[in-house]
Amino acid sequence: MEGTALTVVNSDIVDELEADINSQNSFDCSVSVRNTTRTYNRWSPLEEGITLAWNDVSVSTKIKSNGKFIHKRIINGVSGAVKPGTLVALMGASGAGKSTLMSALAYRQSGTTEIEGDILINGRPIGSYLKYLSGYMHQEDLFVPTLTILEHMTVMANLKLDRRISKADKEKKIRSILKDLGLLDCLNTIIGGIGQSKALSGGEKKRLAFATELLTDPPILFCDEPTTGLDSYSAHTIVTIMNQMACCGNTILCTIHQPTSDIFAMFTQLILMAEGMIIYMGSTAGALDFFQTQGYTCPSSYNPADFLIKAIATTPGSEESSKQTIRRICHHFAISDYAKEVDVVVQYEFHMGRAPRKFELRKDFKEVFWWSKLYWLIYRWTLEAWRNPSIQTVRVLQRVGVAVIIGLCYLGTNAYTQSGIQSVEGIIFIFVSENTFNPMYAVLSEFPEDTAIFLREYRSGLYNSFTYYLSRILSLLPGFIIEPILFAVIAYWLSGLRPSVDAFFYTVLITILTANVASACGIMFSNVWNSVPTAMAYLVPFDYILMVTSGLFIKLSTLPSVVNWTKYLSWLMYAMESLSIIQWRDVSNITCENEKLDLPCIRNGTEVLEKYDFSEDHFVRDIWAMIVLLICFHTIGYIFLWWKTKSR
Ligand SMILES: Nc1ncnc2c1ncn2[C@@H]1O[C@H](COP(=O)(O)OP(=O)(O)OP(=O)(O)O)[C@@H](O)[C@H]1O
Repeated sequence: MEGTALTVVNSDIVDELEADINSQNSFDCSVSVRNTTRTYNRWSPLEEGITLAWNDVSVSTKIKSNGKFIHKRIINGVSGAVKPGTLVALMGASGAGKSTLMSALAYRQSGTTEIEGDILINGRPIGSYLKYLSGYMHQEDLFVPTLTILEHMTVMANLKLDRRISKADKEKKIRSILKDLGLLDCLNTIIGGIGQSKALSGGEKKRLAFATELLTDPPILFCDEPTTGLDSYSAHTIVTIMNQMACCGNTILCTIHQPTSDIFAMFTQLILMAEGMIIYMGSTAGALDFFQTQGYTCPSSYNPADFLIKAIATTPGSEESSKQTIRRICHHFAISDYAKEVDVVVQYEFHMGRAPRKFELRKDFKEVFWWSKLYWLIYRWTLEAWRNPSIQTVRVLQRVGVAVIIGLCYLGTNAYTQSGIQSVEGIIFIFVSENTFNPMYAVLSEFPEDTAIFLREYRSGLYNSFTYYLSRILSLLPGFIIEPILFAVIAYWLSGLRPSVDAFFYTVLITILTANVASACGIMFSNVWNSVPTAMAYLVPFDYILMVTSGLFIKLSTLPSVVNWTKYLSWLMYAMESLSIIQWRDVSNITCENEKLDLPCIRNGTEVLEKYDFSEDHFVRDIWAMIVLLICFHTIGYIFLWWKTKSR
């Protein structure tokens, strides 16, 4: 009796909870409801929803074994179909190939992956156009951590949505999605990174990733483990929304681990995978019947999802017999009515797909202009930089501190004396080195840190590699203009360099150029190796070449011929020479305090320049050489970034 009463109470609580979730999270599909009746005489996935069909698909990847590249097959000749209005659970043990199959179906495979077989969207082979039709929620959440939820969604809306949608409509859409996902209360919360105290919880991040994919209202949505790491309430919320989206005529494919019974029951279709093969595909209810025919009966008290995974799991110690069992069930499935049902849909899609048809892909969609994407990316990276006090404040304070110290050390320098020559060249070297090594090392982590976000967004078709590269360097540019100016303003006037506005102006210009060439060099190194420690390992020996060829430590004309050419790569040399020219040009009155001691004296600026193997005639050459180096470093850096998009 007590047990029955308890069950009644529990089921009441469950009903109440579900009603609560449904009332809070009712997905509004009035804007995007799709008629799921296929006409086959036109190609209109936006109106008719998406039927995804694949036939004999195999996926392999290149791996290195014993120093040689070999092909590793992950997916073995699978076929299947998913119709509009279906919420599909893609399940299987870890390593079964779920994510690999899903990324192949979504046309988001990595550069090292090879796909054989045919995959069709409403009868048309998949291609890059799929980025306009699909959303892809990845297993790992990747965000720019310093942005708030609202900022993240605003940037994404401005990158993804039709350019004709007004700002107000975008805001309305963002708020409506965030409301559906219960994120409206933390609109202005910083997303946060690992180990940050003021950050979104794991569940909130998952919901934010889901919200990002809902922005474009895609007719097909791929979700890789959207509920992993979530509490059962949050997991229920997400799957409820997916279910409602499916009811609106969308196609949703979702890999999922250990769903609770009620979550599992919300899926309309199940694809079970093991060892890169499809072991069952059909209705969720039919799975238990099929497995019963194979000798696996699910106890009534058991979670069906757990039961199915357990039935096809590889038992440690008896891997071979587990594999044989999987192959046996696979074989039985292939000749079952369930497989025939799927096969009919696949064949129909492939047959109809061969017929000529009119394509109507997004004729009414206007993509955001590239310069608008550039603007929003610069906005995002600039926010990231300014929100990171450890980088900005410390860097500015460090610059000011060094400038004041240097200025005070050289305070009252009388340049036009024999000892003053050394002081002036010393100050110039500090100007150049401070504006070389600081920016060069500061940028080393900029690109490697964001590679994962970049590659993901690039593959989603949000922007191209050039727009990303340009946005990155333009967002860094203000720092590399303001910091050298700050340094020069303090250090120049304190240290008693040539007191002329012209000389100061040119010094500031060359200092800015130096900082930008140095940062370009750092960016190039970090893109070539894409790892801060490796880039640093190569950069340190390069620093020595730069230092030696600056002209201060060795007479440049005495460099051995084997290394003589390195000076032409050294912007330290160009910067030292041009800044020295600014200080010594037209100087004719250097005091010779050593005269009484009968020591040699330098009498004018030309002699000073000759002492360091510099020439007044080289001023314009030096500036151009630095501009050429700047362009070359950025070009090489960009080529390596572009290469990454092809090779990963
Ligand atoms: N790029 C790759 N190089 C080498 N092996 C890979 C690569 N990608 C996937 N694999 C291997 O392919 C198999 C399937 O991987 P996949 O990520 O698709 O599994 P999964 O079913 O999604 O697992 P999980 O549920 O743990 O995410 C795994 O054994 C994995 O190690």
